[in-house]
Amino acid sequence: MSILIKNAYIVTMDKDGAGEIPNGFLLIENNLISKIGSIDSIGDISGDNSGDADSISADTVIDAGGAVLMPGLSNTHTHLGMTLLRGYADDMALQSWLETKIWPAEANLTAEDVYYGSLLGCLEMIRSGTTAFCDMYFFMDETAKAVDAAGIRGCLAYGMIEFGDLEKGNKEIAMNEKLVRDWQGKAGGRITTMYGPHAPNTCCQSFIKRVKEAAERDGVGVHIHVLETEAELNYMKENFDMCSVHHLDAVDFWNTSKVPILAAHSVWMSDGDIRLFAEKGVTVSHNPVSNMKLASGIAPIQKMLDAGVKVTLGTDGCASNNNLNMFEEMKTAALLQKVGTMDPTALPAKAVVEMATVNGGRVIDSMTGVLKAGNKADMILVDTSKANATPIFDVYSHLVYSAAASDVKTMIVDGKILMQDYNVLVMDEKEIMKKANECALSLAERAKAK
Ligand SMILES: O=c1[nH]cnc2c1ncn2[C@@H]1O[C@H](CO)[C@@H](O)[C@H]1O
Ligand SMILES: [Zn+2]
Repeated sequence: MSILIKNAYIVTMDKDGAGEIPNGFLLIENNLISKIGSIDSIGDISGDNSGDADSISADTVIDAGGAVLMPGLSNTHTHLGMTLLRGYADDMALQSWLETKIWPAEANLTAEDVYYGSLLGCLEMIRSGTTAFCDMYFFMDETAKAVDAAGIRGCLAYGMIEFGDLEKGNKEIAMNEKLVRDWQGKAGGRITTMYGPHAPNTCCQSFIKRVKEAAERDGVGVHIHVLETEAELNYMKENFDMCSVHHLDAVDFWNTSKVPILAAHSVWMSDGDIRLFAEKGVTVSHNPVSNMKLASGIAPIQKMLDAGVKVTLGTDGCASNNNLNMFEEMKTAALLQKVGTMDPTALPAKAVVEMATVNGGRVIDSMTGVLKAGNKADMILVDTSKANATPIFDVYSHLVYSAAASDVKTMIVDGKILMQDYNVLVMDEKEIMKKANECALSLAERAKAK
């Protein structure tokens, strides 16, 4: 199976390689990129099967017609099953939002709810250019089945909350172990797994240490919320006389020599915390829209980048965003850093695109996030034949400040076309929206009845 994409403005995100290729072609063989380059340099690439030495032939030829071809976006922090809770509880602070609305609703979740919520999430991601995501939630078998069916890439963790209860902790860890056992490397490698201790104020230190040991034993990463709110920082200081980062450093949690650590939010970071993350090689998932909506604060992202921290981008769940739109997330990330530092040069457009592609890709699959020969074929075409794409002086500026998620017209993941010319090929959209809506309404009814 081979696919040739021609006449594309290729944004490779390859620092050591091609950069941008204005009149480019890209050849996919099976699930890998086998050739990428400039059409001008090779002459005819008609894409027919004539066998002409000058022509590259392929089973399928896509004429990009000048659209931007770029790596798919990686959303490194979300809770896909929560897509059903979009708009369920807004305009609240994190702790009361969780305690009075979200957790009571989640207590009524069924496997079917999470399956349709996850499929709906996959559909929204396909339509908005996200080829890969990191998740932390419950009923993860259902999310895994949805990812398998949708054809995208997912790094799945089971969200463990134990509140210092040893027995609950044992059960939670067993659930995550099962997820790793059952799904690591499945769906042709599109599904990977992590361990997901929820946060330093919902899981105790010794439990998180145990989780880290399990992750190292299994060779998978750890995904955790950290320093999302000032309330968490104050709670940790009052109870442990130090912040979450140092509390976990005391058990060597941030050591990434064996497995990667993905720290979502990381809003209330001191300069010392930032240095520690840089030294240890911790990956941060910055979630600006959720942080603004819950009024959690402004993560010091420019400082983190200056210190050498690996920063990626995520939407968080649909109950606190309220969508999975990574284009919106890119623009918000840039704007928030600027106003937060009162410096318009903070977090420039290209750095944001790097966060959403290269950096995010790396934490999910080291062979994604950059378009180059040998990498996995995960990519999108962004339509530039629109008013909001006229003119384009700088492609990164366009992608961050002007492009819309609805400009994504084609998506390929692992060498398979999931959407072509705005047609989603891998699922029945109307049916999924209908089923997800039914599940959401019924879930809200059950939550109300209790
Ligand atoms: O922004 C957030 N901060 C903390 N917890 C969250 C956030 N968004 C969702 N959850 C919660 O995390 C658990 C997933 O394992 C769920 O309970 C979900 O509601
Ligand atoms: Zn979250």
